Amino acid sequence: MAHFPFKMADVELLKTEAYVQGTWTAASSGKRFDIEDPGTGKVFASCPDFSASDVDAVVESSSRAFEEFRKENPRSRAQKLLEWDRLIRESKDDIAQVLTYESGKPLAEAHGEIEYALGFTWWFAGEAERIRGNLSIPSQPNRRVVVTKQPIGVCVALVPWNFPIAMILRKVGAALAAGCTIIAKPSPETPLTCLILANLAVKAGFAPGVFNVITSSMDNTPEVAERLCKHPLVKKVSFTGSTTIGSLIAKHCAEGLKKVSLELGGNCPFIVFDDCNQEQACEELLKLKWRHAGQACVTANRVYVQSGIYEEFVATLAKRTSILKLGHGMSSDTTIGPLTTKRGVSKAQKHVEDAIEKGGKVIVGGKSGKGLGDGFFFEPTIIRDAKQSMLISQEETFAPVLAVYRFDSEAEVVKNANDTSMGLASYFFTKNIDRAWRLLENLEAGMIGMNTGNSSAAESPFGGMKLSGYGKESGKDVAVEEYLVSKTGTMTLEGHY
Ligand SMILES: O=CCCC(=O)O
Repeated sequence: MAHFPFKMADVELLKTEAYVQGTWTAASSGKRFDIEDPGTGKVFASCPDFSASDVDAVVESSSRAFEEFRKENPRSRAQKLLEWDRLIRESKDDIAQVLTYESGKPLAEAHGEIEYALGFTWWFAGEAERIRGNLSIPSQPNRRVVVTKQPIGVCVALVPWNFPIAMILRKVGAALAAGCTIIAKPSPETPLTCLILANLAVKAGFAPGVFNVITSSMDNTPEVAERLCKHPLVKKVSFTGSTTIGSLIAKHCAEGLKKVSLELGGNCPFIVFDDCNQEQACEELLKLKWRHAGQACVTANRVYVQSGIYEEFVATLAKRTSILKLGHGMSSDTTIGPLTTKRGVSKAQKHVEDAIEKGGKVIVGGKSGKGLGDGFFFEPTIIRDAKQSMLISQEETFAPVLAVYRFDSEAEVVKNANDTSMGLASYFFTKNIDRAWRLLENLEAGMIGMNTGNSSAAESPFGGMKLSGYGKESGKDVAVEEYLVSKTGTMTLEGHY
């Protein structure tokens, strides 16, 4: 048995093989890849390195399982989802530790992610029994038209490393509620929690092949993803990650006309008007921005503050940020953890240097976390006097770097907020109700936070517009719909009608 740097109450929970057709499985090559602790940079586990040649057998397993699972009644699917929910909750202390080691996020945040993620199992258990078709009388009066909904078939979830539990449960929960089988391919950085979820899914009663998990290294991931997307038996792919990779996934899927949903990059604006509740705006911004060290697609990348309160707001922000404690996620006094990847540190550095060159002033942080060992640390950083011409305005930073811009009018800030190819989330804080309605309509984003920095919830549709992708996850009807096909039946009636 592997020796991990943490103690688990249930030592059988964490497996380090892929999970296929009810069996813990190695790659056919026998090769494995390493998993690093971002808080130390040290390898603490490894997983099988699947390649494209391993994919067909996995898809075939999911396809066989689908032939049975599609016939299972919705109440039974709901009961299994609820049991899965219960088992995950029961093991949450163990799961949170593994999540902290693979992602770097502080233990309290790991618990927060599990709580958020369990919203999805709970929600989709309810949705399973509420899938509805409809019946109508068409223009020809001797006919009746019925629309019935059926599970689409074998699905694939390509999942990122920033919220490896929540993103799995958001996709897999919806697929299982719909009656689909699903193959999850977690990110090479964070496969372990996904394997724990598979272990618990079996205990919850899902049959072999209903939920398969394959793991692969950074090198093999592109070919594995391509093979999954192009496999004729795969009918739907759900991807969360960067816009660059998302557009590649869409291309792979286009060939076979696969249904796809894409949750891509953010570069989200956060707008603070003079008339807002400043305490509320500041509090919400701090929670949103420093969540997982700025590595959320919905995080605030660009903060626009109106001139009248700019100095005061920036000073409060700086004061409250400078007390954050950067450290390993398992240390009890850590309030902000490392980045999950080394390349994240380089990108943060590049954005800070570019901002300084273009006239921005670093008022908190600005450097990688020296003195903290070999972990992937970057100080929580605030740059004031930011400008639209900076790199940070054009690209998602995905790091604990916050750029603050000054603005005067509503028209000016709407123009600048929308001046991005992305359209995932936008946030604004104001007490003016007319302005709130205008902003809701004029901001180009799939999710608008109005006097809140958090609109992510199992019961609300999640998804963007523009280059932030398409398709909705979570929320009533829309999320499960992504995993269904509609069939229209038309019947001619004879006799009196
Ligand atoms: O980073 C993407 C997901 C974040 C969320 O679900 O709030």
